[in-house]
Amino acid sequence: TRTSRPQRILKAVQRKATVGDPQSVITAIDHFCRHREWAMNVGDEKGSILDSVVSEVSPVTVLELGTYCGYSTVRIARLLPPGACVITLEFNPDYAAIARQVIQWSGLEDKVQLVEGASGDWIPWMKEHFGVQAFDLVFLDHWKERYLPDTKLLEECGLIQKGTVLLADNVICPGTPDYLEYVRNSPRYNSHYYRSHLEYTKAEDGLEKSVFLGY
Ligand SMILES: Cc1ncnc2c1ncn2[C@@H]1O[C@H](/C=C/CNC(=O)c2cc(-c3ccc(F)cc3)cc(O)c2O)C[C@H]1O
Ligand SMILES: [Mg+2]
Repeated sequence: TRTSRPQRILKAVQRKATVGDPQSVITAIDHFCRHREWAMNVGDEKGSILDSVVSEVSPVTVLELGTYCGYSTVRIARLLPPGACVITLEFNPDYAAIARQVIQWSGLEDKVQLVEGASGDWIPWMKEHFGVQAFDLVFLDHWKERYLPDTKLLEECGLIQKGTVLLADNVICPGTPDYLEYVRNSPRYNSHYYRSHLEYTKAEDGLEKSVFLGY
């Protein structure tokens, strides 16, 4: 049977990228998705904004919701200092299998904990299972209707504390209206919209950065 798009993305990485060189993995995926087949990676333009937020926060523990092929996992992990790590949740086993190989090709497996499962099932276990106190940075890029319930769940589980930064992809396209309304109107968040474009296209999209101000 035909290969899947994630499998074709992995092939492009194995053909064009250098093992142990995260930037070459990012470049290979962006080239493939711009010139061969579009895919829902955060992409190069929004990826640069993600990079600047990661550098500014210099997080020790990062949570990523929605690994897909691991493109943004690699973007985040390549900027983390020794001892810092990103826990990334992916409930599709085929995507998780591809992402593991992409992360391995980039040589960043020591900075990444890929967990196969649904965010709603795993968030309550983060403290106990991974010894996480609170997340310094959360990158939301999974199902758009899960952004708000998972944010509330993270709050309830004490995994969001004063200073935690939430960075949400696709707040315009496909859009996350209930999440946006929540973080922009809540007195407990300071929100900023980074205007950009939907990956590999001219359509508008952007990232919303929301800093938790504490209770
Ligand atoms: C609840 C939960 N737990 C764990 N993993 C979860 C999960 N919900 C989804 N996931 C996993 O994240 C990934 C899903 C991401 C959803 N992202 C999207 O649907 C998405 C869609 C578009 C888009 C824009 C315009 C168009 F015309 C078409 C598509 C662009 C993007 O950047 C996206 O992230 C893969 C999935 O298995
Ligand atoms: Mg996205």
